[in-house]
Amino acid sequence: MAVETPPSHGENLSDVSFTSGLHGLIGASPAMREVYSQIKYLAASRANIFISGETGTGKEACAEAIHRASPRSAAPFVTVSCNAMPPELIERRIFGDPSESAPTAPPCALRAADRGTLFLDEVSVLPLPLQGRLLRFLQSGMAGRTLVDVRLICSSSRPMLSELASGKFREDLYYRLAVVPLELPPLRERGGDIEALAQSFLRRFAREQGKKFDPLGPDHIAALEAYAWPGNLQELQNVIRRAVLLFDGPDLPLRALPAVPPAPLGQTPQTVEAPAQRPASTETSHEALFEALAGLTLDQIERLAIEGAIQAAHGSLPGAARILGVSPSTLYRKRERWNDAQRSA
Ligand SMILES: Nc1ncnc2c1ncn2[C@@H]1O[C@H](COP(=O)(O)OP(=O)(O)OP(=O)(O)O)[C@@H](O)[C@H]1O
Repeated sequence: MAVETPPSHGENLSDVSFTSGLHGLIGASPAMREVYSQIKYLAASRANIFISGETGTGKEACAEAIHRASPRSAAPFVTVSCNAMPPELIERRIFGDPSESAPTAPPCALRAADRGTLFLDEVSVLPLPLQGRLLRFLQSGMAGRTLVDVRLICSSSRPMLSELASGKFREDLYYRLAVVPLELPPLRERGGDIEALAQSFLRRFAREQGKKFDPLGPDHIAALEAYAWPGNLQELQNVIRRAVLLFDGPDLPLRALPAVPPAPLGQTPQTVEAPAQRPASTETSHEALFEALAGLTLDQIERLAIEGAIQAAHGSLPGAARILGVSPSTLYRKRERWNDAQRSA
């Protein structure tokens, strides 16, 4: 199957505002300008798109930006996270329930996304029988007895070549889904974007919490840029959200940001892996923590705990669910609720 190659960023990007970002995406590094250029090109085409990139690099945000820039933008953008539910629930979510008239049946995502876009997040985890069903949908366009017009955007944070080589993912399906492959760069390769992103997250979370923070200074930025960000933008966002919840302005203490361990001889700090957890300090003792959490609602504390677990599980919802002793679908439902609240805010 032929693979379309989007033009590289030499094309005219004059209508893209890098200060406000493209459809909510922030960043003006060369790597992101290349991505914006591809998004603009892909938005106009009907081809299925496959977005790859490390966990938390913004694959869902990028899929939504493509939808919003496309002629389909007036129709729904529907997301199904394939790693957040057991396979039988995913199947019902994507293809619908045979007893769909039941009031509790989940809506069929393919029909909900008719004329719009269906984003299948972490599609590589779909079991082989479901991959077969997806392939049949691509061949027929039929969701049950209804003919639908859906553009598919899929994503994976796993390297697809090894998934194909090991037979876990069907090659014939992959090449139909990845008519256009798009690779998102990790945060550590986005140069000065870390500063723009961190300042924007700080403004947003401070506003949400009704707190006032001064913009981050050169020391904050140096600390953020020295860190490896294995969880990418998701981790950066979590770090800033937690800092805003735990501290009062106007200055953000440097200890609110991830610490970079001293580099061993011959190694630069940027190549050092992020520590899983910062060592406890007196400020994070039980009393200080209780004091810091005292102003928060139970919902906010729960969200902090869940996001901390997702981060500790390197972005995996099932991993976070194991840490917290709940089912992945519980976390999935909560995340959907936050996303809905964020969209309607
Ligand atoms: N360029 C960007 N500018 C501003 N915010 C961004 C950008 N990219 C992503 N984000 C935000 O970062 C967070 C993580 O992004 P997103 O969920 O799209 O990543 P992902 O790669 O789909 O994650 P996962 O691998 O966990 O599925 C989201 O809150 C998203 O809104």
